[in-house]
Amino acid sequence: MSEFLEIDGSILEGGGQILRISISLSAILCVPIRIINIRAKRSKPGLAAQHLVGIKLVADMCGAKLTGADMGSMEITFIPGRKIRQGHYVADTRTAGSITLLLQVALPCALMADGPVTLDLKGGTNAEMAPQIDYFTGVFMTTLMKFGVNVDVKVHRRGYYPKGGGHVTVQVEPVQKFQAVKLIERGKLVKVYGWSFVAGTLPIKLAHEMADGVKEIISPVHESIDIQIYKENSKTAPDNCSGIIVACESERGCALGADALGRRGAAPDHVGRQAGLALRELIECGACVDNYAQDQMIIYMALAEGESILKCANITLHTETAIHIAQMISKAKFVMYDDPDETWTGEQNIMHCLGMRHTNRHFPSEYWEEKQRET
Ligand SMILES: Nc1ncnc2c1ncn2[C@@H]1O[C@H](COP(=O)(O)OP(=O)(O)OP(=O)(O)O)[C@@H](O)[C@H]1O
Repeated sequence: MSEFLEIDGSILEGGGQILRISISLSAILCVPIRIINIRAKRSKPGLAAQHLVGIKLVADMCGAKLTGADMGSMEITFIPGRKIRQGHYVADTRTAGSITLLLQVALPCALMADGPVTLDLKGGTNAEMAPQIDYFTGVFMTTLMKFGVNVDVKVHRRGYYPKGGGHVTVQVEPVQKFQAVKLIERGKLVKVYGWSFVAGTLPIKLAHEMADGVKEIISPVHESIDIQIYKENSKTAPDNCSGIIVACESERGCALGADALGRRGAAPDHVGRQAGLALRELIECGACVDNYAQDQMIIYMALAEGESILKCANITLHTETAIHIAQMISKAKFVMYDDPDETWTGEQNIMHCLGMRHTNRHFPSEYWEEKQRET
């Protein structure tokens, strides 16, 4: 029998997310893995800069033996070390490769370390097809904190496509366990908010137009919308970029977001409307998490203490993929079903997970008690 659990990177979504969730779970649960057909469904398959840097970062954190990790490689093996070590780690994609996707692979590991971890991450802060850093801090973290974690994020410099060069520091206190999370009833919205920005030489009027686009779509479902409109500081964001992140929070503490980046040839009000429409759909269907948080919550649900339930809009292929991998590597069990609410006419939208109750055996209890006394 092989000493590795074999993961097929071409299944379902067939992209970089398979790699990230597999590596994180392998490091946390000490399961040696071989990943084949990496990103086979992408136009340029194999490891790109962001994936390579992310897996090397986790290998460093847990002292793993990593083979095959080169640019373009379609197969790697990863033999994790015994524990995830506290410390200061630096990772640089040297491209606009997304910092939040580096975090996607490294954060669950840092939370299961034997002491505090600092991650100094360099790359893109606001990239296409990845969470913008502002979504991460202003929306995603609200849901993440419900798993009993706290993370401090500082953005020193913005990095945009194609140059990158952004820099973010993330301070992570480890936890012993992840709490289970149930978000089934969203309740009334208490605020709709967002950020509309330009950077570099782009005129502020673009940010106003993006915000107007959002307001046009959202105001029929929620009257007051608080969007900050600004130009980034040229010292910390010298390159050109524009974008919008729009979010809502409910009386029951659910936070959901949607976003869009400006593109050459796309009218800014259209960019705003695009983000507004995505958020409006979420608001109207009563989801408790947005379409991007769904798949990113799977690893935390799988490891958590007991039963987590999230009400989503329709379950995405990224989410199905993350569930498939989580069930292969961990002992968690997921079930998806339709909302019992009869007014729901969509597809399956409730995710139920019996988490495996993973305990961080290396949790630094003494350090933690000392810290509690200090505060
Ligand atoms: N606009 C967005 N806002 C927030 N999160 C996003 C957004 N777009 C994508 N994501 C998240 O980013 C991740 C992208 O995973 P995916 O496998 O597609 O990317 P990847 O690593 O760049 O690989 P590939 O290039 O193979 O697609 C998913 O977790 C997805 O939910």
